[in-house]
Amino acid sequence: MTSPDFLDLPPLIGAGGTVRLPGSKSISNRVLLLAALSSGSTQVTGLLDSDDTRVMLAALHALGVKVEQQGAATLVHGCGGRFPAREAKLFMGNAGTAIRPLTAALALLGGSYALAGVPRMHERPIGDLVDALRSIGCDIGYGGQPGFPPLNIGVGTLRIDAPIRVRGDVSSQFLSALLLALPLAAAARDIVIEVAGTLISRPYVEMTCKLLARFGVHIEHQGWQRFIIPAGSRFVSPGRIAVEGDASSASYFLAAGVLGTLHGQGQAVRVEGVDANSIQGDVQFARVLEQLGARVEWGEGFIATHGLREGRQRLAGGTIDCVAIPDAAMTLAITALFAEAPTTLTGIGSWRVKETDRIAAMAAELTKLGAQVEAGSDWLRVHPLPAEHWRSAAIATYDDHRMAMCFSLASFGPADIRILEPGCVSKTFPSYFQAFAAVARPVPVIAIDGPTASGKGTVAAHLAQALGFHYLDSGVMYRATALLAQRQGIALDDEAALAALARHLPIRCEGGTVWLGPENASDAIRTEAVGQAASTLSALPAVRRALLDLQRSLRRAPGLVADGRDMGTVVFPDARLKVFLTADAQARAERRHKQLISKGISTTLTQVLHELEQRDARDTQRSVAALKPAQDALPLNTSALDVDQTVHQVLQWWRQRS
Ligand SMILES: O=C(O)C1=C[C@@H](OP(=O)(O)O)[C@@H](O)[C@H](O)C1
Ligand SMILES: C=C(OP(=O)(O)O)C(=O)O
Repeated sequence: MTSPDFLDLPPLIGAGGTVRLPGSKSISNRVLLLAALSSGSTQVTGLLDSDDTRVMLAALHALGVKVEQQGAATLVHGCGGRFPAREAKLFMGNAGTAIRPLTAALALLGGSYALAGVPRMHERPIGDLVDALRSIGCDIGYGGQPGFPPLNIGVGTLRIDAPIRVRGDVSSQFLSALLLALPLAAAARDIVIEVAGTLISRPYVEMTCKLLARFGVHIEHQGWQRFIIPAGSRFVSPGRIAVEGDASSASYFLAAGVLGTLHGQGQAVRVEGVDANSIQGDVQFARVLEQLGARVEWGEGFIATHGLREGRQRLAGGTIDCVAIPDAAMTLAITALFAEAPTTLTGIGSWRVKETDRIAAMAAELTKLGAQVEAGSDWLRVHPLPAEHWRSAAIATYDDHRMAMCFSLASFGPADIRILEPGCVSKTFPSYFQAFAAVARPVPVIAIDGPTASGKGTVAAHLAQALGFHYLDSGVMYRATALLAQRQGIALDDEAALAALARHLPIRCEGGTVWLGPENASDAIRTEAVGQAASTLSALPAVRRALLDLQRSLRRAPGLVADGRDMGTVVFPDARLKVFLTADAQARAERRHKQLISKGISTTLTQVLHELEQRDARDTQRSVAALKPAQDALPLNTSALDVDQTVHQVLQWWRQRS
């Protein structure tokens, strides 16, 4: 399946609803490996299906482990501590939770194994784990840069007569890998592991110990520096095991339940599949939100956020030690944009060696949005971003699922957010953007389309005023382009030059006034000649594309009423209400005639009717964005209605939808 190059997110005004979380990546890959190494079969429910678990499953398959799908459950037939295949080439993608424990297990068992991954995997350190394994006689060679994958594993001669030392300050996965694999060598003796340096990401090691216990291996540890795998340890299947929902994936939705209320419109967002009893450290993210002022509900099997506590307008800022929540911490870098004071994340040195250099990536992309960011080797400070400083941006994701997921939350700000290469979420949450869309409440749009002189402009302006919404008269943009083209002598068939002009249109609409740079161009754009030219150039695809971003950029809280010809079909296909206004040609000609006369422009009704019919024909027959109602538009014939009656009808429809 190919994924799109980018995804444009509509600006959001709120969020609300329930998300059933996909399974935890960290638990899924640990359970798969433990079940494979156990004696007996294990029925796993709630397993995550994503790139990282597929990599683990494919590796186990290559190693001769039988895995079957039984309805929603996965049945892993354990091979009793020995993989049937003694040689294999394994592709590890960019899954730290696959390559690290498999390296340890395969090196201890011995064989002829090659482990490689995507290019970024070959930049992620593994030297501390390899050193620890070599110190007990494992045979591991580097296929490229020393200290990094790819790796070649042979048959070593194990000597485990002293504590095994491993560094804990680069990645906790090295220690977890040893804990997950060394029971294979603990039949006859206790094995002691000592951690050198401070252990980061400690909850992941606790998770490792808890899951080992489910598979019959009870690790003893004094503090978090010394671990003992008791002699006689061996993996025994628990028979059945359920994988919790992913607590890191939960962080985006819990944040949405807070940010969604900033416009006064959001509701609770509830994530199902984790709760206070979770074995994942990232549930602490919800505690951090609580500390920062969020209202968090902890239930059985779910956590929900309900905006901010009484009396709070924004999240608090401050310094947050993130050493225990390295993954969910990324979400805090985005919520920080909406906080009342700067937020400093500390203890995030490990970000440098994850899917990308996350400190550099986060700083670069936040800066694109207009944010002020400071960064150090293991910390990041994000300053609140005032509404007027937000800039629309195309966010690069660096093949990092969490960059894509975190930055989706920026769509609660007043800018247009484009997520580049959104498919990278498949590492841990392939359906992320569908799940996000299901709880996101986009800034509402009412699209009013219709032929010339159908009254749509007047009706749309009245509606915007009645609802306190912004108003987009898209026709004005084509007219402004036509006026500038006329003045600059650009021919009406010079599509490229006209599109370039449209792309950088210096237009600003304030109330009924249209500014072109410093000039009040409200009258100049309303002449018949400009109208005719606008109609001609609006048939040019490149011009329409150039104006699309400009039109979409006007979608801002609390809402937008947009009038034009393709508002409901092309510009805002997700508009909450679409109305297609029509009126008989005769009625429209009479209205237009009256308008022109009142402006002192002399013309005849016959002349106006003739021009109007010509314009209708051009608009309905052109090949690009031809005038036609959106499939879900409500038609409204206004021949016999005045403005008030028309507005009344549309407001009635709107209330039914809100
Ligand atoms: O053990 C695990 O499952 C993980 C440990 C953490 O890595 P580090 O220990 O490298 O911080 C975390 O970032 C990663 O997503 C999963
Ligand atoms: C760091 C991560 O992944 P990995 O398991 O590959 O280390 C992550 O998912 O944020």
